Amino acid sequence: MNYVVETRGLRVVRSGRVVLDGLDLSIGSGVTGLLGPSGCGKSTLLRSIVGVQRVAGGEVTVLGEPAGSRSLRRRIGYVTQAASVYDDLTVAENLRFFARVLGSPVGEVDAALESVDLTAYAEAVVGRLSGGQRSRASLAVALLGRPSLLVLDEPTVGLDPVLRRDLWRLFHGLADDGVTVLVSSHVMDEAERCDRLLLMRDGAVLAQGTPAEIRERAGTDDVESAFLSLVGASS
Ligand SMILES: Nc1ncnc2c1ncn2[C@@H]1O[C@H](COP(=O)(O)OP(=O)(O)OP(=O)(O)O)[C@@H](O)[C@H]1O
Repeated sequence: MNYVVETRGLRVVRSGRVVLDGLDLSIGSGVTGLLGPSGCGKSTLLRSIVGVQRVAGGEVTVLGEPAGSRSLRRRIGYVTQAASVYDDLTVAENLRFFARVLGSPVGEVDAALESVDLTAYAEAVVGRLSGGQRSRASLAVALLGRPSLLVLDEPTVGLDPVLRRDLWRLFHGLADDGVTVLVSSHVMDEAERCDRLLLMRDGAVLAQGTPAEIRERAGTDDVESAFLSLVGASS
């Protein structure tokens, strides 16, 4: 199988502290959830994949190239936990601005708006949007340039259940169109929404596989119990 992302022995040290310690993982197409408690290293791993994290050792390969390669820049969409859109501009103005910065054809603005279902809010000022609409506006920016890999750091934090459900539908819609989606979350009840999971703890991968495989391996009825059982087995 051709993986979209592979890490071998990935080691990251931040402020003298080992955050990722020899991480081996493989991520294929579809929607992959990166789950684990706060502080376990999810954002650091995502940063390493996107190529903005200094790594102390090991290899990260994305779409066949070393992470951080110039050729990958346009092929990866990245949404951090901080909002990446300007509050005082409309949704469309934000998208036109970023399209110009990225050198994307202006036609992609409409396509991105449509993908995140914000066409009706194109002329709304971002500062007056709801949290979920603002998240979708950030996502639309990441979709400019039609990335092959979309990396989303806790995109559903603080959203109500309906908005979370809508966002997950959107992720699967993008995956159906061939985009590989990697989403981090510390909310275990989002696990069942993913095609595949990477469960992390303390800078290491506890388990990877489909939710069903992970439940079966741990002999539990849900992924949260599987996580706790795997933590117990490893400590
Ligand atoms: N800028 C930084 N400098 C030094 N250490 C950092 C920095 N950012 C994070 N860390 C440390 O790295 C570890 C992993 O942090 P990271 O943000 O990757 O975790 P996370 O799993 O994404 O957490 P959360 O779910 O809370 O976002 C933590 O112990 C954190 O204190």
